[in-house]
Amino acid sequence: MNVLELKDVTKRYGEFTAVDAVSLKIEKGKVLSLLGPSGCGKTTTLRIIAGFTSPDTGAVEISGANVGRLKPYERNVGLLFQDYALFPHMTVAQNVAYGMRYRGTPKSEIPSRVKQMMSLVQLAGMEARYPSQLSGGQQQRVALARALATDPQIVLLDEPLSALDAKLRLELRIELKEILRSVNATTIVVTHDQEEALSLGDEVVVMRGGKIVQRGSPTQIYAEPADKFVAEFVGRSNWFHGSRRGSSSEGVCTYVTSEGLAIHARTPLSNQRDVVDLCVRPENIVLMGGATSDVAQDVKSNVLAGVVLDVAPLGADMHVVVELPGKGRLLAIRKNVGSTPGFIAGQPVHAHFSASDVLAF
Ligand SMILES: Nc1ncnc2c1ncn2[C@@H]1O[C@H](COP(=O)(O)OP(=O)(O)OP(=O)(O)O)[C@@H](O)[C@H]1O
Repeated sequence: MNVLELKDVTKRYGEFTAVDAVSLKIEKGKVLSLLGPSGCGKTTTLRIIAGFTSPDTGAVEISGANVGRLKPYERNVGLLFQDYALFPHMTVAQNVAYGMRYRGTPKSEIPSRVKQMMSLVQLAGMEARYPSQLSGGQQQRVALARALATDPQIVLLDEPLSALDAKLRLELRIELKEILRSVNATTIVVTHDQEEALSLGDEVVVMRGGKIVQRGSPTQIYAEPADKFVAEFVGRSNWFHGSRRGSSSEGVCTYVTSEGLAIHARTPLSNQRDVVDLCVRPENIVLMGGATSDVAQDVKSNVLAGVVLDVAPLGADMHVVVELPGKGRLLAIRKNVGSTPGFIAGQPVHAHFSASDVLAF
C-alpha cells in the first residue's frame, strides 16, 4: 500500500519550471532520500506534499486520498524543515506538544506522549529547558520529536542535519535512522549530501532540473548510475573521454582518449557509441607496485602504468593519486588498509581495473 503518491506534479514560477512532471510512490515504513544539487526542486517537492505550495498540475495522494484541498495542518504530515525552527519562547515540552494541540490530541494524553517522544530522541529530563539552552544537535532532536509526536502518516525532513558540524552530523544520522526505523515512519528526507542520502534511504531518488533522473536502491544508484550526471553526483569517479577503436569483442569495446590511453569497457550493445565518457570508480582500481606489470593485459582488463603522486591515509581507507605520465591522473581508493604497508610518492605502480568496472556514457 502506498502511503504517498505524487501524480505528474508540476510547479512553475513564471517561465521557470521548479518541479517538472514528478511522479513518485512511497510504501509504508520506507525511507526515501531525495537527492540533487541546489535548486533542483527538492524543497519545492516537499512543500507541495506538505501543502505549503500548490502544484500547477498533478495530484498528491496520502493513503489513497487526494489532499489537494487540505491545508498543511489538515494533512497528517510531520515536518522538520530548514526554516521551521523551534519556537524560542516555548519550552522543549511545549515545542514537542505543539502539533498535538493543533491536531486535537486529547489534552490528557499529551504529557505521556511528550515523555515518550523525549525518551525516543534521548532527551528525557530536558522538557523544561528552552531551545537556547540546548546544543544544535539537541535542538534538532527536539525538532524530530515534534515532527513525530502526532504519529504522522508521512514524515518530511528537509536537510535535517545540515546545520550540524561533521562529527555530530554523522552521530545524529545514525540515530535518526534508528529512530525512523523504530517507529516505522514513512519518510522523505531531502538532502544535497550524497553520503547522507545513500546511508539514510531505503531508496534514493536523484533529481535534476525539476525532474527525477533515477530512482533505485543506494547500491544501484552508485553501481548502475542512469547517466553521467548521476555518476558524477554520487560517489567519486575517474573520467576519460574516448573514441571507439574497432568493433567489440565479447561485449568489450576499446576506446582511445585524446592523450592516447586505451581503455577497455564492457558496454551493452545499445550503448556502443563512437564517442563516450568513461567512468571508473576509485574503489575498483587495484594498484600494484613495480615498473613492469606481470599481469598480461587482455581485452577484459585495463593496466595503466603510472607513478604515485600523493598518498592520503584517511582512517581505514587510503587515497592514492597516480600520475599517468602525459595522460592524466587517477584516484585509487584502497579500503580497510589497516596497518598494511602503503604506497609512497614517486613509486612506480600499475593501476588495474576490469573492463566491466568501466561505465560508458
Ligand atoms: N517562491 C519562489 N519563487 C520563484 N522561484 C522559486 C520559488 N521557490 C523556489 N524557486 C526556484 O525553484 C527552484 C527549485 O527550488 P528548491 O528550493 O525546490 O530547490 P532545492 O533543490 O531544494 O535546492 P536547495 O538544496 O538549495 O534547497 C530554484 O531555482 C528556486 O530558485
